[in-house]
Amino acid sequence: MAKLTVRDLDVKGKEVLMRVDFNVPLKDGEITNDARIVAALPTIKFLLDGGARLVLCSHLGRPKNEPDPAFSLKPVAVRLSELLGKEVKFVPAAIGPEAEAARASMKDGDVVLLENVRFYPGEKRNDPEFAKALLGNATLFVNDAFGTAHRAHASTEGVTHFAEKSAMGFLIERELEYLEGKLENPEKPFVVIMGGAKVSDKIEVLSKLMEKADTFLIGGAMANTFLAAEGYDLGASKIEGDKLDLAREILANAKAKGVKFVLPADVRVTMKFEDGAETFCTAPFAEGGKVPEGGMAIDIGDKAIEEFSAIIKDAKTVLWNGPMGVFEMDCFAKGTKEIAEALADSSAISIVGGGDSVTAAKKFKVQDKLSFCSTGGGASLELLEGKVLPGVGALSDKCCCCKQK
Ligand SMILES: Nc1ncnc2c1ncn2[C@@H]1O[C@H](COP(=O)(O)OP(=O)(O)OP(=O)(O)O)[C@@H](O)[C@H]1O
Ligand SMILES: O=C(O)[C@H](O)COP(=O)(O)O
Ligand SMILES: [Mg+2]
Repeated sequence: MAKLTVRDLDVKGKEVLMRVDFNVPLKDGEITNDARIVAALPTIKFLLDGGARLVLCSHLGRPKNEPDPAFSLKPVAVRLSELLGKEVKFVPAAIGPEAEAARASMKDGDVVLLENVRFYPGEKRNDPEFAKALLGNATLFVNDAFGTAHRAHASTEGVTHFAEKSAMGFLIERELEYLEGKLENPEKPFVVIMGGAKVSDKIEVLSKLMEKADTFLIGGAMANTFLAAEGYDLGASKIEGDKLDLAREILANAKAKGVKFVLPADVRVTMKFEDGAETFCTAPFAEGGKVPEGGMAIDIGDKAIEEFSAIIKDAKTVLWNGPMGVFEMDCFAKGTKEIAEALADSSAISIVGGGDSVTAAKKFKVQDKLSFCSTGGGASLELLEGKVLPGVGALSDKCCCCKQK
């Protein structure tokens, strides 16, 4: 059933809790890509213009369920304030007396940003008490955090059980419209490129995606786990040791289904994880290549870049989530840059999803040549799987009796 959207709410004079995904990349306290903040602006402006008293909440990174200044949303409040051209009061707590006082003093058209919801153990546990406290006196809830809509957490799912009405914002609406439309029956060959660092989060999704995709190109830390599962020597690379059996299962599954599952033929190695470090490519693994002792696979190798690019050239649809290497440092960025460029040059429908992947697309100036940049990485993959995202499924159904207008 269709879900309520912000257009269906009468927000004038009401306190509205809005979940956004302000999980933006930070370097030395500076935001390196504000795309996720910019993407939330239409809904924020719409609610403020409608006279709401707007309380924004988000997570940032993966703190250990307790306050950690490295994951504070304070710099985000500053940036949001600049983008909106109006004061955004930052509240250094998400619940409790300080948050309550700040919320009680709001006037219509005011906006505050609460501190990182993941500073509280109740968030990821989806604890009803935490959800209730977070909702506070707000009766309306708006979710526009597409990037986190695949998580059933207190601020995405839990709060909907206590709000009178829960609606989606324009960002979620736009993402669903595009992604559901393009990914339900993707034009073939359909290539999924996966990389990045969240291996255990995303490895399970791979088997399910085999029903839809013809080819998988695997890079980043994700590839290390598969290469290790194949028995190759990966030195000191980032590997998820407890996922090796699962990786083998996925490889066998792909073979049985006739799905092309392409691991990097070679990898780029560094002996030191630092900016400006020297790197070299291994020989192809099939020819006895290996990562030397103490070395780290930090990017896909030159032969892998060549093979991946050729496959991208012939694709009709490509979904890319997860950088091919640690692209944040120029010395480890070649694979991600060249794959981004191959995608930009291809005539395929190209969808890039994920906070860091979109940051990479922007860094390598290919963003405008892609068909769609999604703010969600894991979320877009789960959508492709055909799942109802918990943050969307929990919103109020649209029906004549629950419409306010
Ligand atoms: N070989 C590697 N070793 C270690 N880290 C890697 C490697 N390759 C990529 N990474 C890191 O992966 C991170 C991004 O992974 P991530 O899975 O978060 O992608 P994403 O596009 O942000 O998706 P999501 O939105 O789901 O988080 C980057 O910060 C990058 O440095
Ligand atoms: O960057 C993301 O994919 C979202 O913000 C969700 O973050 P998470 O994977 O830490 O839940
Ligand atoms: Mg990320």
